[in-house]
Amino acid sequence: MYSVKEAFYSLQGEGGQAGRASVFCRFSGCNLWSGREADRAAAACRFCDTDIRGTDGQHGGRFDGAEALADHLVALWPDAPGTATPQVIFTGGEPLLQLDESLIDAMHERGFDVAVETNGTLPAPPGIDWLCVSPKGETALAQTSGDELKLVYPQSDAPPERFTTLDFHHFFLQPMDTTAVGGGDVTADTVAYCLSHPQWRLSLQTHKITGID
Ligand SMILES: C[S@@+](CC[C@H](N)C(=O)[O-])C[C@H]1O[C@@H](n2cnc3c(N)ncnc32)[C@H](O)[C@@H]1O
Ligand SMILES: Nc1nc2[nH]cc(C(=O)O)c2c(=O)[nH]1
Ligand code: SF4
Ligand SMILES: [Mg+2]
Repeated sequence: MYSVKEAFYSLQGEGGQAGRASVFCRFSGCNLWSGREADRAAAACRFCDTDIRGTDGQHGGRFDGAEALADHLVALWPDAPGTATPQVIFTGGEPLLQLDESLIDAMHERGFDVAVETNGTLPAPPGIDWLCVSPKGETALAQTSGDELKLVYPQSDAPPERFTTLDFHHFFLQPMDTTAVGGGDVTADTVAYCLSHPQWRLSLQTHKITGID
């Protein structure tokens, strides 16, 4: 049984695949925060910008098996001309609490590339086409390789220097959206860090800038 908060069709807003049309599958629940505001200050991850509880979002629900969920997600891809390879982005919540090989296989059988957004605390199953790891505070990484490491910046307990030698193809710094935690705009600080540490590239949350989701 898979629990899905919401599923929707949009453009990948962040990281090295920004701009690519994708079906998003947002799994419910996370191992670093309950999703309750009352628990935020004591959580291992305290700046989450997402509602991760329940299954009541658009196209959310509980799905009995990989085939049923895969069919549900494929139906969100438009019947459109062209040769683009469809992509599903499994996110959450923490997708690696639920994503398994049978769901990855079911999406591949339907012609989709499989991308994942994870906090890196759980090992990833094989077969993922684009793995994005986004470390959180002091949490230990179980997943130390992948396509991109996308660090939300700044985190006093997760400085970029800790991650520079890990086995990733791309290193992104993404300014923290401080709306939920009551802070200012940290974009200029993030730009300054990238300018002085060129290993890191800037990732903006373009879906928020454009207002697409
Ligand atoms: C909501 S998380 C879900 C996936 C997974 N649990 C994770 O943390 O990577 C999706 C992406 O949003 C990023 N994110 C979450 N809160 C953010 C914030 N306040 N500002 C910027 N990025 C944020 C995460 O770091 C992650 O890359
Ligand atoms: N458009 C869009 N792009 C995204 N990339 C990662 C997201 C996420 O919440 O995991 C996200 C999201 O929520 N919306
Ligand atoms: S690990 Fe991801 S889903 Fe969990 S609370 Fe942090 S940002 Fe949100
Ligand atoms: Mg998001």
